[in-house]
Amino acid sequence: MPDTARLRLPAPAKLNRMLHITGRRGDGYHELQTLFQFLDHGDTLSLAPRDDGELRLTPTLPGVADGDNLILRAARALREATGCRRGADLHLEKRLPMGGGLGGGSSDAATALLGLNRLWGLELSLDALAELGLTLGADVPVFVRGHAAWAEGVGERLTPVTLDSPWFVVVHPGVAVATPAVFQAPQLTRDTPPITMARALQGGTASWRNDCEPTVRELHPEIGEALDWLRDRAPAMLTGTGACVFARLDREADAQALLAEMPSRWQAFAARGRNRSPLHDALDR
Ligand SMILES: C[C@](O)(CO)[C@H](O)COP(=O)(O)OP(=O)(O)OC[C@H]1O[C@@H](n2ccc(N)nc2=O)[C@H](O)[C@@H]1O
Ligand SMILES: Nc1ncnc2c1ncn2[C@@H]1O[C@H](COP(=O)(O)OP(=O)(O)OP(=O)(O)O)[C@@H](O)[C@H]1O
Repeated sequence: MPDTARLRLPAPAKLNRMLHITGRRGDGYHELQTLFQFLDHGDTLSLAPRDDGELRLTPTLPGVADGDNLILRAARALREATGCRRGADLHLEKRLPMGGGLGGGSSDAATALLGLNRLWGLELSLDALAELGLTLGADVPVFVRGHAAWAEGVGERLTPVTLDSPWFVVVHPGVAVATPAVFQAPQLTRDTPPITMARALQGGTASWRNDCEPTVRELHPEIGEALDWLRDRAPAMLTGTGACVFARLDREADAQALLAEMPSRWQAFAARGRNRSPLHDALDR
């Protein structure tokens, strides 16, 4: 196969720069208001066409049956929606911790949708791909659209925004958070009054918080410890339902200094905030 047919695309992480829970729907899902921003750090997905119609993904992820892998689910959803019968070899370089609140699985799915759309010459619009993505997970549409966004509903009603793009130090405190356990916790507050996007943006970083934090601290004291450690040094928050927490820094050197000081029991990395997804930058090149 010609090498030009091969694609190697980023699947970046996201941060929830703030997250409010404003209600609970009849189906148990929660109504959120959140600001999504991308990082220039994430997984990488390589894609190449196959002539035999097979979909193959390497490697297998620990704890995820291949049939459940969001990359293969995205590929199948795309074939069903379009009637396309083509196959692909997919290879994932996984860097993002699973269940970390960084949206890794959702981002992988979005990269698979946009990458295969290109590889197979399907020419589906971003609107169509975002709609398909929403059937795979609430966080998939923002990765498909590729712009930092104010999100409402369960995260699917998106308005593009431009946020400050500082450096972040992202810390994984080494515990796994089950998102459903956080959303099912009786003590979780679900009654933050809805605000306008303008008010959220005017308030700025000093006013931003994550409504999941008190519950996540109770369920996982290690995450509270990491937050307290970071907050002694820089403004810090929880992303999604955790486990990752992040500190905001103005300069790369400050981020590197913070990393150097970090207790070795935590995994951490430094990355820059991005208002345009690195996936979309790569597809434009
Ligand atoms: C909290 C966020 O991280 C914000 O970006 C995401 O909305 C979570 O997205 P996710 O990890 O992809 O979660 P999903 O796989 O969609 O949902 C896992 C479970 O969390 C609960 N859930 C999730 C999202 C939401 N808005 N309300 C919920 O109640 C549901 O019980 C759901 O079964
Ligand atoms: N390609 C994939 N990469 C990661 N997780 C996957 C993938 N496919 C399926 N999953 C499943 O999805 C779960 C959530 O993974 P993900 O990395 O998206 O979590 P997350 O960072 O907490 O996301 P969010 O911020 O949306 O809560 C994993 O625990 C895993 O069981």
